[in-house]
Amino acid sequence: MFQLDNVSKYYGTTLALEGVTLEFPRGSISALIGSSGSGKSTVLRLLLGLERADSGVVRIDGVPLQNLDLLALRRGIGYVIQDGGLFPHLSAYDNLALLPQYVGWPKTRIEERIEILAALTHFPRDGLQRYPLELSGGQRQRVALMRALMLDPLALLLDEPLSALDPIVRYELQDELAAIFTGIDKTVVLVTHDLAEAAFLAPRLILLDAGKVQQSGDLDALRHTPANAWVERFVHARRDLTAASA
Ligand SMILES: Nc1ncnc2c1ncn2[C@@H]1O[C@H](COP(=O)(O)OP(=O)(O)OP(=O)(O)O)[C@@H](O)[C@H]1O
Repeated sequence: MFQLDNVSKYYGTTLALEGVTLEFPRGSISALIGSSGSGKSTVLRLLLGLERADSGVVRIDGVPLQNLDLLALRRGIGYVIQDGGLFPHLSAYDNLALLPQYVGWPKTRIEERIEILAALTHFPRDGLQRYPLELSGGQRQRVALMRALMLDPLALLLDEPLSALDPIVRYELQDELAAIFTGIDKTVVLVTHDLAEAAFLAPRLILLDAGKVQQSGDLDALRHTPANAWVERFVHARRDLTAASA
């Protein structure tokens, strides 16, 4: 569904992506992982047409992005960012209803869709009238996920959706995301720093460093046949509790 063909992207003089070629087939679930500043968010922003490639081509279903109606494209892609990106002056319900109202859905259809998504994300009904600041971080991310799914998009792009949450809520939401991903048949691209989270949620892992794809494959491939010394370091750069208490 999404294709980056030899894509490079600069911000001013900063090279964010260098000659990146990637494919995300329809219905696939992939995780982009890598160090801070490695270009992960830039990949998502290019797929949404929020940034333009300086060279190379981004294609959606084979069509170069510059030939597409970007507003229509974005309506077909759900996008969740780290802090949820909810409008603070609107209740959870109104955040969810905004886009469907804009595209002309009647009230009953909006209410039915919110009902389905609240059940899917285990969001409490009495939270719908609250403002984002009156919700917990986990509840806010549930609303952000619901909002991304409102128009039943073909794809879901998630940029560090769980990184601001405490470990217990994060663990719970990882389980819920896994259940949601298997039930919705959408192309999913998840950005995370966390290798365990990536491997739990996505069968295909893509490791980026310094704007380049270092390796892609499943966890076994990264662990047992790392493409280079950086991949090996990334995979092993975690401390277990035994070492911490020694
Ligand atoms: N709007 C911008 N203006 C200038 N430089 C930018 C901009 N956005 C990103 N960059 C730079 O481009 C590079 C890639 O950034 P990007 O946000 O894609 O990385 P990332 O892997 O998602 O990082 P993180 O994990 O920290 O979110 C970094 O060096 C970053 O500082």
